[in-house]
Amino acid sequence: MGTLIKNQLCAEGIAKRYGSFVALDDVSISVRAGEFLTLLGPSGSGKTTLLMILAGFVDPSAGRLLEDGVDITRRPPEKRNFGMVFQGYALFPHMSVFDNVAFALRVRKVDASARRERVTRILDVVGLGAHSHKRPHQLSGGQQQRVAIARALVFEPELLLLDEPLSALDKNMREQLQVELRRIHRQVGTTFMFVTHDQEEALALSTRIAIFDKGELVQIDTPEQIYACPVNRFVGEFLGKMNVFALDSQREDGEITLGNCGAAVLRAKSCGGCGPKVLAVRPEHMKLHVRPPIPSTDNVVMGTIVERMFHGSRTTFSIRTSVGNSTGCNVLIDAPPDHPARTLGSTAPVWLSWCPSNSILLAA
Ligand SMILES: Nc1ncnc2c1ncn2[C@@H]1O[C@H](COP(=O)(O)OP(=O)(O)OP(=O)(O)O)[C@@H](O)[C@H]1O
Repeated sequence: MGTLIKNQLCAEGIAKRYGSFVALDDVSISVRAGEFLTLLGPSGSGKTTLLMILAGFVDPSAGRLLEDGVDITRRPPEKRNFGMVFQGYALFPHMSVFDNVAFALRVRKVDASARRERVTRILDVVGLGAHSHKRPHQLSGGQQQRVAIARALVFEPELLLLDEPLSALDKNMREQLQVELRRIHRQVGTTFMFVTHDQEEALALSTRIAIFDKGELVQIDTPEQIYACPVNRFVGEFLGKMNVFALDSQREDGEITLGNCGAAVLRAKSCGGCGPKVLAVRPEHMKLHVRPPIPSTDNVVMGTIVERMFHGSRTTFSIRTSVGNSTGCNVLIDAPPDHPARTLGSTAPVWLSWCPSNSILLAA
């Protein structure tokens, strides 16, 4: 028997219009109990608007919100029992870490001994047990954000809404806090709904990712599934690097002909969508050869090296292929720094090969 998935919160046909501008267009999304769901999309795609509607700070122009089947669309924010963490920490500067976290409980009239016990426990969860007496200005940015997370979790919300909570931190601190967030999520078991425009962060943290573009929900699935099978070129390119070839023609069986220079015949799996397609391959699935590869069932195209960039643990080659469209295509591929192609001149031929099952046909 399959696992029964419990939907904790359902947004049905949510729209938000500001005058004639459509910030959200008919978005339906279900949040599953206990998951780490990330809303990912470019700036202005509607992620924060949806989070604010779920929190109750913004009214939708259309649609409704159901929590465990109960309509909460018009319920005020303070009655929703959702925690919120923003990019700015908004801590009280004159209060200690302990009092900042205890504040939410004092407002809810939790008695002093229960308050002490709950604040101590949640400060331990976020790793700040030894800092409870400090003021916010005595903490690093990452520690202040952990206070904000503790404050949002201490009243045991059913759902934690996090809007770009790591974006003000430097790269190292950000990566540390990503690991912390995953651990905290696992430890407390609360449902997390997280907004970011950082693709790697979304892939690393989430149990599911919802991709937004221009106010529409384009795809929602596990990180692995979206990465391997994006529904269109926008999603594929937004979620990681992708080499894309224009298509000349396509046969029913997934065999396609590329380009007008020697016309390589390639095979691909289709990821659905109608209309014009492109052939897309993730760079890590491509192999770079300095001699024609031994004939196999792999796809093979020829090209020349345009540029090479040394990154220490790898070298990125930019390769112009003779297939794609009339001017050819530029392909980026990473190889070990000692790859034999490192010594080749710019006109020397190279070959790229990849397994057909790793090329996908995407709606352009
Ligand atoms: N109060 C408002 N009045 C008019 N337009 C608004 C208002 N709030 C948001 N918008 C517009 O709605 C669109 C979606 O905004 P939103 O903040 O949800 O995007 P986002 O995906 O969270 O972007 P970012 O990553 O930059 O925060 C934007 O074009 C924004 O300018």
